[in-house]
Amino acid sequence: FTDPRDVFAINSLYTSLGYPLLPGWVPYGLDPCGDKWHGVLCVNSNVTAIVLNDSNLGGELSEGIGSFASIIQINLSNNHIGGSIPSNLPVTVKTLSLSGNQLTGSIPDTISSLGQLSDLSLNNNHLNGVIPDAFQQLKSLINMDLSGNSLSGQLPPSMGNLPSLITLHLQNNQLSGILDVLQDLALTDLNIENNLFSGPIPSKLLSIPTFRRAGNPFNTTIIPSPPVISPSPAPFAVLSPDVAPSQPFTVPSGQGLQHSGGQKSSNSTKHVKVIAIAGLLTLVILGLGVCLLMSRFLKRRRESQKETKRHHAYSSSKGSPKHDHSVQKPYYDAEKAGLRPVTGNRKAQGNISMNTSEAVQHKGMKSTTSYTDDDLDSEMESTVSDILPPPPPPFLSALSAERMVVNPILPPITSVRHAMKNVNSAEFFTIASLQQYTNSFSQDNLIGGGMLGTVYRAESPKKLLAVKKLDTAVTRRQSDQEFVGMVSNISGLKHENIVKLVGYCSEHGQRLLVYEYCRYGTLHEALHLDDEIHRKLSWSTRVRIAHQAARALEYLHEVCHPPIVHQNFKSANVLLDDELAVRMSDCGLAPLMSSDSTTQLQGCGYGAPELELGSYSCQSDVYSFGVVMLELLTGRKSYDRSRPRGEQLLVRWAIPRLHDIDALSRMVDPSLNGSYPSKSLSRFADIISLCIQSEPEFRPPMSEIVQNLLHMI
Ligand SMILES: Nc1ncnc2c1ncn2[C@@H]1O[C@H](COP(=O)(O)OP(=O)(O)OP(=O)(O)O)[C@@H](O)[C@H]1O
Repeated sequence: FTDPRDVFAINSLYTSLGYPLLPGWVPYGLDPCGDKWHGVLCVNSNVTAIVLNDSNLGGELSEGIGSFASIIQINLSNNHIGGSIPSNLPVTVKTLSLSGNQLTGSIPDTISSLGQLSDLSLNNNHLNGVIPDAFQQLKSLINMDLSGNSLSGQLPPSMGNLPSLITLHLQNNQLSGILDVLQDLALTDLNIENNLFSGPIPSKLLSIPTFRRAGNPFNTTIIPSPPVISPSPAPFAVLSPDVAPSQPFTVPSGQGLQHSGGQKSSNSTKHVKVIAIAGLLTLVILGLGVCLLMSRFLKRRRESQKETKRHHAYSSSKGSPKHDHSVQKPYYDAEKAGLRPVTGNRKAQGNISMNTSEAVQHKGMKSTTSYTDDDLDSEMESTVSDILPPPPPPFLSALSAERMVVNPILPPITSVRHAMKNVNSAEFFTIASLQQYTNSFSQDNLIGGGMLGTVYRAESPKKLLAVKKLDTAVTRRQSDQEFVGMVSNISGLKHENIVKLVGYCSEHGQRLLVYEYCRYGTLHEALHLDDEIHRKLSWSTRVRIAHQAARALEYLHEVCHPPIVHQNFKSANVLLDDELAVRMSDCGLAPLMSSDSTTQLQGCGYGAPELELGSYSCQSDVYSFGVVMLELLTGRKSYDRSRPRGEQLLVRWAIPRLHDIDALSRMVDPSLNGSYPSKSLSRFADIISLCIQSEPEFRPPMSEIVQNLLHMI
């Protein structure tokens, strides 16, 4: 039989992970070793390893895992495990791999008790706070990876006391301070990229065979007196990842010291000459380029004017109805209150719009091949009419003007330099300014985190903001150009029930989205966590919230073109402003979602059944919307592990009750104390039933739901 301590530990782990389906595993099993539980390795009656990486595990880790008697390896990496790292860890463990999960909170200082530990991987989670000063006893630690989290503060002194440490990965955090503590370690691989470390870099570190350090605001003042040519000191002089550290103005410390002063000044004079000649040449080339492009531009404009005149002549000769040129605006401007789709025309419009955007895209492509950077700049800033094709032929005006919209596709952007600009209405923020507004992304300003990143409260001189710092694992999914394109699209979303994207930042490998701040947080918090706001949620307020959220989705699905599928609609993405009005968040972020995101949506009880087949459409958002309405009606969470088994998944529990008037009145949120009109309640329940049907094609479009809710109001 398995050692009882291991039996206890593994059962508590199984419970906290939410009883995942794993071959051989059973709740309260008494002999995991004898019964050969999948991923469990034993020696005699003791569990020595749990290897369940990439096993689609959710839930959390339990404190009980500290009870394993002689476990050596725990590998639970690349799952969806949330919660925090237990403070009670098994002291015998040598390999602890929890990377690629959703772990939050800080690294417990009890890791100090893991005297046998040789490999620690906590990378790519949502860990925050300072790294604890707990490495004093970890004499066996060889590899440590804490990268891709939101760790902040300075490196603790005991980190300098790791005699066996060879690999240290700390990249993509918000760590600050100097690196002195690392200088006496025997490292062969050190990565500290994209943090907030300041210099100077200890010269010993420069001899580490693999030392990656770009994206830190190192201080280069260690280089003594020589007239090194440097760019004018920015308030936040960060080494750009695109600038090779060996370039003259970024050479940190030691390297520059090896030359004599005389050599240096002659080198500098040479540099000045080379730079001056290069500058002159660049100016000449730019001048020629501008002339060439001006002539091309004027020619194009003449052609376009001819085209327009031709069209006007044609329209008036036909006596066609007034052609509303406003339909040529970027498509987001087409939002008008209560805009309804012309469903019958949907297909035809789709084709027409596609042709139009193809034309735009074509033009954009042309511009990359024949334009200089500066021309691209001016094109980005030029009026949309310059990007748009000539007015459509008259037969198009028979279609709904509201739907005749064009995606404001920007000309392709060829370099990161272009990203350093305002995009659409989104302001460009430097990382230094955001650092200032968030008090260096301090714990106090941390509001929350999700699968895409971490959100901080930011106090700008103008107003309060919410800054979403995207995880590196997430940003890796997009090029700079795609990111700016996404920002442009999000900033074009103009709807009173969609949270406004104020700006963005893309610097030094970090990408951040800056939104207006919503004081009342999310509907999830209001319904399930914050009693004070919960009390404010009367029945009429709930119906109004549902209506406003429905309008936001209607806008994405039926006003925007091509339709935008939210892909992550849930009460945690329904923000509430000062008036408890809805400001839906995470709109337009679907390009950042991975298949893990979909799995997570399912795990939380919002995912429609078709997600299993990898299909996600507007109708899947409708399903999720139905689940949020259920939360509003019942005050219950979409998935609640603390409830009895049959009640955990809200949809499953609610479906049979929605059509029975008695059952329905029993499932209403008790905090409403019966204060609701029963007719309104059954209408609300009817809408829910339509939304959560398992066949996506039977679910109503959002516009229909908006109308139904409007009638109730
Ligand atoms: N504009 C905002 N104003 C105020 N609080 C915000 C704002 N945006 C997000 N938050 C807070 O930050 C938390 C995290 O938001 P985020 O969108 O990153 O995660 P999520 O939507 O809860 O989860 P996921 O992204 O995994 O779906 C939210 O729960 C909310 O409390």
